[in-house]
Amino acid sequence: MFGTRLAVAMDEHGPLCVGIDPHEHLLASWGLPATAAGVREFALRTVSELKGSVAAVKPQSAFFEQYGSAGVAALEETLAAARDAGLLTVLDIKRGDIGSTMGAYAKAYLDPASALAADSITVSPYLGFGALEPAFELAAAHGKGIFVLALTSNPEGAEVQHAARDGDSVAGSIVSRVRQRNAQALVSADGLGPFGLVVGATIGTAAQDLGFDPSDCGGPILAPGVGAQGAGRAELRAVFGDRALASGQVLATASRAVLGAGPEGLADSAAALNRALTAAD
Ligand SMILES: O=C(O)c1cc(=O)[nH]c(=O)n1[C@@H]1O[C@H](COP(=O)(O)O)[C@@H](O)[C@H]1O
Repeated sequence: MFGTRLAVAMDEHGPLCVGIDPHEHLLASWGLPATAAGVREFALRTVSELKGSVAAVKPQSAFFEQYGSAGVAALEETLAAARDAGLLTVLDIKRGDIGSTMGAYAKAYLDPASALAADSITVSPYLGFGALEPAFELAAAHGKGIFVLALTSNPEGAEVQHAARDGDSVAGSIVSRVRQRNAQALVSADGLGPFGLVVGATIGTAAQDLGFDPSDCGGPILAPGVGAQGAGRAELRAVFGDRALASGQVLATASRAVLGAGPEGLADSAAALNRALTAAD
């Protein structure tokens, strides 16, 4: 099951996930063209440099999709290379659609028969949490994981995610629904469930202010915003508290801050960030 595999990988390698976001300026600094071939080289090199040093990588689909079918083929190769390298994958696609269409997205990204299948994906619950059901079902059937956007790292997210009805915020209700989904997956009480949240490392006390604790979801928490968006260990502590950080529930993810070190510096940069995120205070 995904939660268990992720817990083992984080225990071995630390809490850092490296995002594979081949921005044009990064391609240029790596001496690569802004083409599908450049993105392919960038992503495959990232995977080979990070093999054995991080728990997971998070390819961001849009950076591949923008180059059309050749870019999508590069994403397929990247996912296969990560699998061969023993790196867990979080495919960042942020999909969410009406249930019948969601079933097709789920097949694309969670069915092992698909070349785009990853170990886990990011999904958006803003067409209604229940619309995501086909993705939960397929993930459960194949031992995959799902990260549901709850409190995103960008400031604009608050207008939707902080909205409240009958005293419960949108984000808070997502935490409850993910907890229920983990309970249905028959997760043992002390294990990490396969279904998690995305909660930005940049959100400060937003969760407390809204009256919930993201760590109650019973699964992993993907925390973007580390590095380029300004968050480090202090910000992670402010959002999640020492208990959640120590429990290995938080998978902190950084893209530009690590990728900017260039291909030769990538592994050292990831190791330094992993150390910084776990350093005693
Ligand atoms: O789901 C995500 O990964 C995500 C959610 C969120 O709330 N904020 C966020 O930045 N992300 C993604 O995390 C990555 C952050 O990249 P850096 O800011 O370069 O570390 C990008 O791929 C974003 O799309």
